[in-house]
Amino acid sequence: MMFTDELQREAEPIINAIYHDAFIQGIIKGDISKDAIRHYLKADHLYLNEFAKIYSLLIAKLDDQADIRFLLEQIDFVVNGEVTAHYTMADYVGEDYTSIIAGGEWYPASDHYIKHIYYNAFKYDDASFTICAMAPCPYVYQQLALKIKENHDLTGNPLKDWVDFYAVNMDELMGHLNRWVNRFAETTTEQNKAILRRNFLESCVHERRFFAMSYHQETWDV
Ligand SMILES: Cc1ncc(CN)c(N)n1
Repeated sequence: MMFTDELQREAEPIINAIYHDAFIQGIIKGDISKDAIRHYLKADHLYLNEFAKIYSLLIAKLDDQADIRFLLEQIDFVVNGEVTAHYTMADYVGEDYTSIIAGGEWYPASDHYIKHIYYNAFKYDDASFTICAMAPCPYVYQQLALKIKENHDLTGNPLKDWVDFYAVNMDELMGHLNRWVNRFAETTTEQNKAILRRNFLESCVHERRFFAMSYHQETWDV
């Protein structure tokens, strides 16, 4: 079993919990509150901006041209591609996307998640530590989308396109991230593998908290 297969198996209970939480159940029913979606979009727009910037930090750690090209493509996807999924949600809210995201902040759970990834980018020379903290971003959404589609016919659901986006767009990215992490895991120490594992699983928990934060529209009490 490859190292990333182990990580993904260990993440299963967390992903199942996210699936049953109120945010995803609201997506499935197509009746999630518009306030929850607004809050999610405000937070996620900023989260994705930071995600793209962190990819750019990793480029400086790389020598392999294929890896550099891959990160450049990912920056483009995060900045220009994923907004399509956001537009589906803005249509659901019935308001202009730019107006919805105005005034967003790094709300508590998203703040914690973003800083978790930055910490790894600045602490470790090898990009794999950060990649392990970033991989749940595509992985958790892909798994949720596939599970939703397996269990539900979303015909007529106003958020169907959001689910479809993550069901079809993540395969190549996950393949690349898995190969990257497995290559590093094969030659590194058990101690480093424990950090990689922890980074991956913590980010899965961050994903859960991000949805809960959006559902409850959490902000800073300051
Ligand atoms: C917080 C978060 N995690 C994951 C994704 C999916 N790339 C996202 N848009 N936002």
